[in-house]
Amino acid sequence: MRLGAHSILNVAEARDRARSRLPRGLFEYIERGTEDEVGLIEAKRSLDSVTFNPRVLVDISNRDATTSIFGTRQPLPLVVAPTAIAGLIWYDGEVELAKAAAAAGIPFCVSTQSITSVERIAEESRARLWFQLYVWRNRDRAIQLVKRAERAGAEALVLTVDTAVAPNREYNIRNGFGIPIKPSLRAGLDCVAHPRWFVTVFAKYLRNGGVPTYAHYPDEFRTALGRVAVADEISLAQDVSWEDVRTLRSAWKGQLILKGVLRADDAVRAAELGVDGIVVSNHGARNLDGAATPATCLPEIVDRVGHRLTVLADGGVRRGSHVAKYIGMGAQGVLLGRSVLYGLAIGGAEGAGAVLDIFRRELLTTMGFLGAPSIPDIVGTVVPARG
Ligand SMILES: Cc1cc2nc3c(=O)[nH]c(=O)nc-3n(C[C@H](O)[C@H](O)[C@H](O)COP(=O)(O)O)c2cc1C
Ligand SMILES: CCCCCCC(=O)C(=O)O
Repeated sequence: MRLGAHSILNVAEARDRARSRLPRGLFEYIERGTEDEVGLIEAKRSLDSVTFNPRVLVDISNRDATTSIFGTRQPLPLVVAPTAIAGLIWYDGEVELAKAAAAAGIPFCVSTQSITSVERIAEESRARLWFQLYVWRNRDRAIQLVKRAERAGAEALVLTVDTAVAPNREYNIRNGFGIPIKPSLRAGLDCVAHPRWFVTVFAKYLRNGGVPTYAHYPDEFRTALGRVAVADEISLAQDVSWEDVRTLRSAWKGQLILKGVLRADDAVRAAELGVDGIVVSNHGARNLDGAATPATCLPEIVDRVGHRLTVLADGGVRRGSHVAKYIGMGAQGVLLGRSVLYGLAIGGAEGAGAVLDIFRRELLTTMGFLGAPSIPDIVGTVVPARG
């Protein structure tokens, strides 16, 4: 696919173009890990150490990456992961991501920290939506948010369980970008130094009523300038527990998914409480530096709960072959975080769509080499990491 003057061959090229286009602080917010960033190195190493053991002499002339996730057929085993403040990467970024997901026939997961509301994304994209929840200290308000997502038509509620405390992202302190968003001189200069982004994203928001902030926070916490004033009630709760999972299970009729599970015993407990699925994830190595990687934890988890739960995975996926590795280790679907954000940064829905198309092509190529004409055939062709 052509975007501007250059074609994008792979996700790495999309990343390089995103880096030159975005303010440095915003790019680092997307790209980096925490503390010593051991987790980022480990994410790559562990996925690279998973290998393939292909079948030969299989007719692969009709390869099909269609799969079912929670009983719904979709053309690819992919989901666009929840990512905070994607609307700062491209004008109306969350709507653009949802449109790209809709065009590819895969779900888009809206983040609690989105700057566009789940209602508007639903209205403007017609995508299949999932909603990611960070539980606020005030549980009544958290449930009100869940009800909003339900009314907007979200199919699945994704409770993120791996962010009990604020991650130590030191680079965000230095570069002035972070969560919650706080204006600073350094961030301002960084923005102005990237005129293409400044004109097409920031100035466009200013012309159209101001830079939006978190869309899901209740109106009474907004200042006169529309910013969200950080208040205790809507801070992320540090006491989220299995009791919250029980409450959400009764409040939410759709699919309930826990995102950020790395232990088989937690996965078993989730299944016992009636949860429908889990995402085996270490949050893209953005939270606990040194956390185990999804590629090393997935096989045991699938072994223990694969017959009771839909097991999804994410982290470090930059190639179609990475998707095949997670699928081969038993995941039923794979979430894409940074990869689609690179596409978004360089071309909105078209750029994110180009990245999804790269995944489709690379996955079909990998399936061809594996002797796997369909998604279930991938299982059994992958040799898991040794730890
Ligand atoms: C910029 C950015 C923002 C994110 N925001 C959220 C979020 O709001 N909620 C959440 O559960 N995960 C969030 N994540 C984590 C992703 O959902 C996903 O787990 C992770 O990005 C997967 O790793 P990958 O980026 O290597 O694909 C975010 C990730 C990125 C890169
Ligand atoms: C207090 C931590 C908030 C993080 C919210 C966004 C997110 O999940 C991310 O990875 O960034």
